[in-house]
Amino acid sequence: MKVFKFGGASVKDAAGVKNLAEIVQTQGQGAVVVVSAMGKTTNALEELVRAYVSQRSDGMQDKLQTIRAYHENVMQSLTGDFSSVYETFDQLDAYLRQPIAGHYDEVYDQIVSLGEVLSTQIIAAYLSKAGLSTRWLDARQLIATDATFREGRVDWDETNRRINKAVKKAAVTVTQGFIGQTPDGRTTTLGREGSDYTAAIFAYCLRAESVTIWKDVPGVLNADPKWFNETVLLEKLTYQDAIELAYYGATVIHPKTIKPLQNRGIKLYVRSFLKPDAAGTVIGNFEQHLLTPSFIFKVNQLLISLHPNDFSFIAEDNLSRIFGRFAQAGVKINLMQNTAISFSVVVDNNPERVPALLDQLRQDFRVTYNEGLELITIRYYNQITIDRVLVNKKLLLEQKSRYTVQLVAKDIE
Ligand SMILES: Nc1ncnc2c1ncn2[C@@H]1O[C@H](COP(=O)(O)OP(=O)(O)O)[C@@H](O)[C@H]1O
Ligand SMILES: N[C@@H](CC(=O)OP(=O)(O)O)C(=O)O
Repeated sequence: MKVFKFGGASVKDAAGVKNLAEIVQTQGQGAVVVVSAMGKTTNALEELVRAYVSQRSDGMQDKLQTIRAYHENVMQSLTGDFSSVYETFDQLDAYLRQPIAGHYDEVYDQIVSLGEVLSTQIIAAYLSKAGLSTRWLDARQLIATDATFREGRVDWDETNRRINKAVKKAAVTVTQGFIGQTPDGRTTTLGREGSDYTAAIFAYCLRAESVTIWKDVPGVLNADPKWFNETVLLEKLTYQDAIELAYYGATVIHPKTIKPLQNRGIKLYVRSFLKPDAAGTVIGNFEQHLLTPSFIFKVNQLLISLHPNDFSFIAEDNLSRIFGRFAQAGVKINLMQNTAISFSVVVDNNPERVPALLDQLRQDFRVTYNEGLELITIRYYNQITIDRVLVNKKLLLEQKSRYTVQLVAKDIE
């Protein structure tokens, strides 16, 4: 069995859905097809959540209407029985008329998860109409998670049991990425960009022969082509290199995707939905190590420096307090470094989470910070590559290990 994953970019319009159908028909018979929300629907639903929670009914109706019109526009150019899509819109409409129930993150998951439900309902209807024997499965009934809303943690035993019971032989099984459910039936999401992870979960449970992630790029490149002009396709990658690149922020693969696949030796292919016959990248248990330098850029970074109010060392007690605060605030650390009495961390400057974290940290530490920074990671670096990325930039912090260097830098004005 194969698992295919199609992200939002691949199904952003009717032409994308038709292209998906062609790929599935020619290369994915019998596959489990995991699909994300169409285009930028998840962002649009996030805005809808904000309008709902602040009870801005006018903004809410506009946003709902935009999302609805976008999906209707896609359906207009396709054929199929789309009645389930209209039912989902009715459910969303009814939910938004109810008073707010639960904390922000829980409300977020109930609303944002519907992007994947809508896209898969459209795609399954289209595939059926196109003559493929298609089964639509509700991933909320299959991916069992705890109640950590927006970052659900998977209960592997339960998920394994459910997936193996539910997935039956069919020409194609269509299901949603990114979403799951708590034991008491509330929807969760697995973290932004989490559909790749869903594909890996299905593959692990079904002991699939491979996972293919269909992208708008030829495969894994040695840098994001949005930032770099001359990129190189990495044809073969070890699981270790892939997990390192993803961990440091190469957004082409979600970092959680690799572990389940590595654990079962399942190959991961990253291929272009624009050129479905090209080989792309294969990730597996290879001997060879990638030696091509790879570059990962993260912008809008915040360098936070913490100095204990009582001049105590940065040792185990202070560190556990600091890590506890970060975990509680849901802020991930991209880089850290310490001296005797100061601790520096670099994080994404997320306005929803960082201000509250800084307030918490100020209870025990003098806090200073530097905004508007870039975090540049180079795997398999050398001095030439470092000099290249630092042209017209001021270096604030540098951390080197054997294969990887991380540079925190600011544009010189
Ligand atoms: N190392 C890399 N190789 C290829 N693409 C990369 C890399 N790093 C970042 N990207 C970006 O990842 C994008 C694809 O991911 P994304 O837009 O999230 O797709 P999807 O919606 O299909 O999940 C590419 O368009 C590219 O800009
Ligand atoms: N739709 C979700 C999950 C996801 O993985 O999307 P994509 O595959 O388009 O990155 C998101 O945007 O976060």
